[in-house]
Amino acid sequence: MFARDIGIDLGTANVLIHVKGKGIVLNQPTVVAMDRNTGKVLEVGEDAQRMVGRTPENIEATRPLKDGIIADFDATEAMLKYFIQKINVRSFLSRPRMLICCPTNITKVEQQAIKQAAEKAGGKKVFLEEEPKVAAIGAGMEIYEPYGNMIVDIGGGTTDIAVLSMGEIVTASSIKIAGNRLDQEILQYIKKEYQLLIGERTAENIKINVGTVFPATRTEVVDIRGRDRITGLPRTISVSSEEIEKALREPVQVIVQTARKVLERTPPELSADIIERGVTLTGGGALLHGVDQLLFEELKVPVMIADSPMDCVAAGTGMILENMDKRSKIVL
Ligand SMILES: Nc1ncnc2c1ncn2[C@@H]1O[C@H](COP(=O)(O)OP(=O)(O)OP(=O)(O)O)[C@@H](O)[C@H]1O
Repeated sequence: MFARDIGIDLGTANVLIHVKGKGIVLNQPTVVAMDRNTGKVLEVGEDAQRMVGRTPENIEATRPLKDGIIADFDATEAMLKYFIQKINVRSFLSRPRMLICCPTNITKVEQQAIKQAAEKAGGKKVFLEEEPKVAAIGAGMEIYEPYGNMIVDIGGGTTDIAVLSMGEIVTASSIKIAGNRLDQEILQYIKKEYQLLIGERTAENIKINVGTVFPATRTEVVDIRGRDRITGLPRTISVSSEEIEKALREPVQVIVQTARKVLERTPPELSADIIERGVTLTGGGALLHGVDQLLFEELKVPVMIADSPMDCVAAGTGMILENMDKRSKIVL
């Protein structure tokens, strides 16, 4: 019996695994909890995420990837091993082939680190593919046609922006400003304006539940709890969508300006296609309230949010795996 091929969206925030012929079988946060003294892995994924900000001294709940690349090799390897074991694709006799996605501008050394971690976690042969290309395929864009297609993939650690035509990336940019950075901006804003310390998960909840990046389109208010910086005691405050829009304005403008620069570098024929076909948003950041409106206003091209934007990369790996043996060029 042969092991099935698998596709992995090894994201800074979430890991998704697609098994050929089965679809997406795993979707877990990229978090590992380890014993600081022994280095032993205690929990992985959802169970580890529940511990973030709540661990005793001897336990550390960390994100092994930062900005789309491996920050902690051992933790990444342990996490991948755990997930691969969980989905039970290894057969007695053979190990699976793996297709893994990575940001467009990572170095050869960083690519090698991802490959090695996957091989050590049980991959027989490991292929890497560029994330925006795979996201575009997963979003159903016809990237193999001779037309310009533009994708903006806003993940947890990186925003990858690319124009593709005939199956190749024509212009692209990858920046380390995405969901996690927006959470940090919220955390800093609350600290500065209210002298209140909050955790990353609270900041993320604020972003999702009341945040917006397009002025005057959301009017929610939420009560949040944290620790007063001065007294050290717990305190509750109310935060509004309007405040969060202001707090996120600067980093979101960097994403907008990066998209603009990619468009400026795009050959005119392809630009004309993009005016007609629009820009597709993928990744969890595509769900950021108002991001489609903002990009439409700033770039003057139609903007669509992909169906299930957080699943596009994993779905794209599945489509590539289906065709893998028919195509020759997929190794970076
Ligand atoms: N409804 C929402 N509104 C705003 N942001 C959201 C929403 N849902 C998820 N996110 C954000 O999406 C991000 C995670 O997206 P995704 O899973 O696509 O990233 P990733 O693939 O792990 O990261 P990367 O591609 O950078 O390695 C997180 O920052 C999360 O807060």
